[in-house]
Amino acid sequence: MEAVRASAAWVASRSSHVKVDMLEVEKVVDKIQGNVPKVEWDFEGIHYFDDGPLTVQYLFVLDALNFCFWPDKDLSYDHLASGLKLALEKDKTALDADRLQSYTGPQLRQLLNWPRPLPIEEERVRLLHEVGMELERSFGGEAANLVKSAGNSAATLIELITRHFPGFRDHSLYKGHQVFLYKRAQIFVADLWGAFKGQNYGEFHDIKSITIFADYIVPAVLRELGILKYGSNLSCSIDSNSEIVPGSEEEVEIRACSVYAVEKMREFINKKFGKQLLSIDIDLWLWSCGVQNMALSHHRTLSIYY
Ligand SMILES: Nc1nc2c(c(CN[C@H]3C=C[C@H](O)[C@@H]3O)cn2[C@@H]2O[C@H](COP(=O)(O)O)[C@@H](O)[C@H]2O)c(=O)[nH]1
Repeated sequence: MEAVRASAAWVASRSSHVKVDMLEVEKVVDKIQGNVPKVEWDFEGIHYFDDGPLTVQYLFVLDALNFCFWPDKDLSYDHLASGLKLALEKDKTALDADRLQSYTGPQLRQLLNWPRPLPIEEERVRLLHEVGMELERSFGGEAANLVKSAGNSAATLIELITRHFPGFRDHSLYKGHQVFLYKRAQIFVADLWGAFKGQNYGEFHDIKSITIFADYIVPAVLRELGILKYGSNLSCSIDSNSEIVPGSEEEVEIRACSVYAVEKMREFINKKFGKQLLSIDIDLWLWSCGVQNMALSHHRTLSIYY
């Protein structure tokens, strides 16, 4: 994940719409005395888990569709996670590779028990087909085989996912440079690690290489904490719920500066308090704060990546 870390730092050093306020990073770290509150994976109790390969299939499909809920004000990540869980509990074959390749938009809605079209529904369907097809072609239809072939390395798994599944190639161009954020590929690794508690399909010797997952919730929390400072035009756009164009400098800066800020937070915690924290743990803490604060305004970008 060096590419994510390095390209996020590259953007942060040239950023003009978003600034990372290092003093505030230090203040936040001091305030919590280097102790990031521990948030349990699945603190919401909404995910499918059976300790076996079907859980891996579930998490992979979940993270293939884990993006852009905000255009429907009643829809959230929870609906996706619990909808897929219910679907699997009703029918264990619902996420089989051949089934994934044949879902239509209305069938996906039905699977998730959602009464109207999902945001960017055609893309969600296309991505489901892509996942089903490539799992079948290269991994015997099972996401568990994809995970096994990574040999307990998070970095290798992310490389495999982004090589085989174009929908997971979350990258942009910024001032002529390619910037990698790989939000959904990284969150899949984190979900395996969290669900299987670092064992079995969740055992990765290099889990510390993962960064945070640059979505639309964590940046809003970092802004609220004073760690991210937005220029006045960007502030106005976000506070008035205007859409931010995907791939725009503003959008890339928001996401990359969020990754960079949390890496700095980790460094401060290590330097001052001698603790080696994982970005995953900081991410889940920040994200859980964000989803519980309904008043937080977040940036709105139509994207399949987050
Ligand atoms: N950075 C980060 N972003 C995350 C998650 C998760 C869920 N992780 C699960 C794993 C274990 C836990 O128990 C969680 O349930 C979703 N998201 C993103 O949030 C947005 C959805 O927001 P809203 O519209 O309000 O539902 C959307 O971009 C989605 O992709 C996370 O952990 N970190």
